[in-house]
Amino acid sequence: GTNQPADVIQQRMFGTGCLPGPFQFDAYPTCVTAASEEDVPWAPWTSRPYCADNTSYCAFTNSDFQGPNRGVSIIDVEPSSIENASSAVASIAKLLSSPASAPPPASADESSPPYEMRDIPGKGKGLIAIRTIPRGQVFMIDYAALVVDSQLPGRVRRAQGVELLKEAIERLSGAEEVLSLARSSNEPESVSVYEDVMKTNAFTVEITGKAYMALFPRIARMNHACKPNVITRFNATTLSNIVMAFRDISPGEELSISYSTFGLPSAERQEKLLSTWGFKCTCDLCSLPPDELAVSDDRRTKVARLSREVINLVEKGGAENLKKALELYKEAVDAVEEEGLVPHMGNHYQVLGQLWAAAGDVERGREWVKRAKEETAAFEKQINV
Ligand SMILES: C[S@@+](CC[C@H](N)C(=O)[O-])C[C@H]1O[C@@H](n2cnc3c(N)ncnc32)[C@H](O)[C@@H]1O
Repeated sequence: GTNQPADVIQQRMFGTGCLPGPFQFDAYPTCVTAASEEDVPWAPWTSRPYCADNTSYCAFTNSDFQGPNRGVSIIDVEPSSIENASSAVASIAKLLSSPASAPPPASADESSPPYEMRDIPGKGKGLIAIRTIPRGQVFMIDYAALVVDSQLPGRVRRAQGVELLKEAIERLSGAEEVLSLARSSNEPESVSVYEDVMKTNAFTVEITGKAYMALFPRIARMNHACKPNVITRFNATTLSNIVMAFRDISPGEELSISYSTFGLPSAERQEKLLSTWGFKCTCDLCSLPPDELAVSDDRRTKVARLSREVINLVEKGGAENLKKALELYKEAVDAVEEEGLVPHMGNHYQVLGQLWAAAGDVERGREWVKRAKEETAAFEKQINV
């Protein structure tokens, strides 16, 4: 913007997140009242990057990304040059410098979302559908507010990591919403609110071939289910996740995503969720009576075993092995369908088609590939890209 009163710009750029920076004698104050882009020597960041002493890590913030009460911060090693294409910092800087060049990932009518946030017994808050959401419909698009190098915890002292997180979060115009995601109860005092926000809400994403922990404030309100009714799809170029219904969702149902490896039997997934996320899962599937849970576990174990066998057989090759692989794969696909493990069967039908073609029955292969295309198209017809 040009010629706006400094206080208006100050408010827009820094919201409530402008805190005194670290004690330093050199040039730039942490809070600036720049009148234009040219006056910001660290553009596209809206404040001077905060760098932790004796580490190569800095927090880079653009407090305007995606409008007021949002913004994005990246904690990463400083790129040697902004041209360094393999750096997420450079890639995000590019996105911020020319946002118009990145097309919107999809559209979702967000004026009246089909869900609202409510208290969920035993799980804190969660999102509940207030209208029917048809399978495949994109009903939310969420942008990363925090992106943190997954290696950070192992590479800096804890106090420095917390300081980087604190600066990264406090400088966002949406700092308040991000901080509200911290667990309110029974956390040992030794865990800071900044660490807790990351630990209980961030997901792993890949940007320019490197692993990051990313926080999506709206998605973060969805609880985990081992048989979720919602899936997300990340776009590293726009830092966005499109969120869509895995199956038809009725009003009153809680929206759920999977935080963990898909398809694991109950004991394994419970252990994994406890060790990585720190909670005991009380989703619908985990709360089934033991005999029903055993049926689900058997199916999941069977799918895993059959998949391994199919891969082995296909690797060995030969007409006999391929035929056997086809039989086992069909069995696996039936179990996948019964267990409701995928949003649509397109990918599985595609594999079946390829297996038939490889086994010499090209006609049958074509039929499966055609069915695969129909399944995929039917699921994705709701996405308006
Ligand atoms: C990403 S947050 C989800 C939103 C959170 N309930 C809130 O109030 O903001 C993850 C936290 O929600 C709770 N949670 C999520 N899924 C759960 C589940 N299936 N069973 C029990 N607790 C769950 C856990 O406390 C977990 O640390």
